[in-house]
Amino acid sequence: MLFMGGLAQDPAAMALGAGLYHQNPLGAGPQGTVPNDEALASIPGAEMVKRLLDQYGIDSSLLITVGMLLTIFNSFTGLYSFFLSLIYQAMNFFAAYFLSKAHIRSNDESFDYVMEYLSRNEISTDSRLFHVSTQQDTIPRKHKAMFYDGATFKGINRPDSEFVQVDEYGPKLKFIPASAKKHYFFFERTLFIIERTIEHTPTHNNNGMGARPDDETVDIWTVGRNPVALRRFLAHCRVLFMKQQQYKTILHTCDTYDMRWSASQTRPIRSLDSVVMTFKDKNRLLTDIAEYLSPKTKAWYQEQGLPYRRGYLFYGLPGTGKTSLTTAIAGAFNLKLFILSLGSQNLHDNYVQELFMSLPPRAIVLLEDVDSANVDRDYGYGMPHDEDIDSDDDEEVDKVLNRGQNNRRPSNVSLSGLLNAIDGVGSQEGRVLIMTTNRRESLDTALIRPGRVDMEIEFGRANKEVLEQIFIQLYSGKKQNVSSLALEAEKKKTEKEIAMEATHKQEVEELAKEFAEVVPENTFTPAEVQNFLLPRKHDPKLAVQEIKEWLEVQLDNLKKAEEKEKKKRTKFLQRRQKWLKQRRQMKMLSGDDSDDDSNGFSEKKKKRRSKDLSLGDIAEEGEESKEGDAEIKQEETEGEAEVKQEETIPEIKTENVEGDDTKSKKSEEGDWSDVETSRPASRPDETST
Ligand SMILES: Nc1ncnc2c1ncn2[C@@H]1O[C@H](COP(=O)(O)OP(=O)(O)OP(=O)(O)O)[C@@H](O)[C@H]1O
Repeated sequence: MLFMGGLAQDPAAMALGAGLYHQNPLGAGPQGTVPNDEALASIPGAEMVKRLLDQYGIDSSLLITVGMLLTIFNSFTGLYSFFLSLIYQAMNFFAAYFLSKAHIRSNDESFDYVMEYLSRNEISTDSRLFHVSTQQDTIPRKHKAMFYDGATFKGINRPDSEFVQVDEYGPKLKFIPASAKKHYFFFERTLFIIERTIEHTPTHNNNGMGARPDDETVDIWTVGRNPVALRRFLAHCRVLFMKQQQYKTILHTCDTYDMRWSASQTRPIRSLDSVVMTFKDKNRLLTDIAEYLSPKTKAWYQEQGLPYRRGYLFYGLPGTGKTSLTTAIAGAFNLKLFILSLGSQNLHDNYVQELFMSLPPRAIVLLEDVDSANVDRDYGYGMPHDEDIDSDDDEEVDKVLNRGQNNRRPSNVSLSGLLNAIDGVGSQEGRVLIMTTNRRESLDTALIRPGRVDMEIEFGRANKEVLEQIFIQLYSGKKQNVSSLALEAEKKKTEKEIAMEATHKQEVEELAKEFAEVVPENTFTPAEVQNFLLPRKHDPKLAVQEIKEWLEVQLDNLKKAEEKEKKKRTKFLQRRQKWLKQRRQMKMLSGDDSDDDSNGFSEKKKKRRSKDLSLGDIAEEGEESKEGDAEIKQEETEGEAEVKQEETIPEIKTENVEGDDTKSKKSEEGDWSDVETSRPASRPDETST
């Protein structure tokens, strides 16, 4: 049977062999075989080959010998593959009944546990085929973190990492067993087999957006029907990983390929000390988070039947520490950080909901730039809405003007989509939501109502307290992440050295006061101040010496920027007046003598305000509006006079020139598509919820 199995692989050889020995069954092998012409004749083509060989004077019995050798060879290969498949089947049988197996995909965190083990264990160095990496995602250090002990935030020295992956020259090499090959190793005297497999995936997703990294899986086997050894091994990997991670903050971002969370980065924990802000705000915020995360609070929420969620809004200028504080909070409270920027064009409502639903129970979600999304009413760029145009309020004017500064494309996430994601039924409980924005005023009130945002923190320019703290922070020599070597050195300090340090500290504090006296309060962001100090980081005295010179330049720049802003404001006022005038003229031309301007404004005002007012309030408001309308009219007249006086300012080009009926009408009817700015065809307040 085996022999025939081999023959079956080569029909020509089989025919040759069978045909040759057909007439001579007693022939034991090639030696004992006599070529038989009749037999040859029975093989198609053999006669021709024989004639050809004869023609060249080659013995035709050679053909028979070759045929026999082929037959034997095939028999052996057949035998070989048969045994191979037998072994394979036996192994499968063995694996199915006598091995335990764990299958892990790379999109699960447990994959990282195993990788952590592989990258630091004997298996990697013994393996003859491995990947080498210098990628250093962690520099484990002795970390001094802030913990809330119920009353205050205390610094606690965490134990040293067991596995220091750097030496004095930098990151050490990492060896990871190569993929597509089985590797064998022992753990707790049990044999384990591990195999990594890389699954190549298509380059683009359904939306044609973004390249997806290849998926990877790991299979781990161990001998025995009882999977306990395997579980113990995985638990061990997890502990190793967690030990390593406690010195880091894991940042998860949205994978642009299939819109799911992926751990994109790990960073050494940033201490809360390193983010400078007023003590009052910091303490208020941290106390609130600590309270929220305590198990007692969770139980209380459950008892009350309230959704266990907490939301914060960090707003203020860029470079004031909103993101830095969020990262520090994640480190201090040992929470995973999930970052989502609503400005991303790939993001849609359903993705945001899925992402929120797939959050782990204890995590921080950082929703960056909530103002950049299509969740605010104003995605026109600088052109006033008619409901804003009637505004006589300085703040309202600023609001409209600021729109022009945000020339980002609105995202595809709608307000209702975002609200659903934040606190819809499927939204994960236990998470801390932190939203950041540079333009709080442009956010819809629904987004920041209590329940969604429980606390707001404003991040402003540096006041005296913050200026001093930034200085001390940089020059005191106090390290945020202390290495074990540094701690050793710390212990060995002589009394003289300790005394010198104390003097230095005192000196720095005095210089910090001097520095904070010179720098005007609430004028520069912490990032700007840091930017000045960093090139002088080794010399606090030099920083104090050079600050005046720096200030001269900076203040001059600020003055210029202010003047520019003023001009912009005047231009806006001109444009507003022109628009009002055109509208009035249009009404007159069309013979509409109703006092539509004021009525229109009153209605819009009412509509806008009604969002926040009860019905009773609106009735009262109606009365107020009448007075308001009179005021608006008055202001229009004054505005026109004002514009006439502003002769020094060049007139702004508006397409909606006087007498251009078509365009004015379009504006009246809401078609803004060919008006000077890139205002969208549909009016934002029509689409918002
Ligand atoms: N309050 C602060 N304390 C310490 N460092 C700060 C502070 N504010 C800003 N920085 C420094 O300035 C840089 C930018 O800070 P960060 O990204 O936290 O600002 P942001 O307010 O989140 O800005 P954006 O609104 O642009 O996101 C960082 O390097 C950070 O260290």
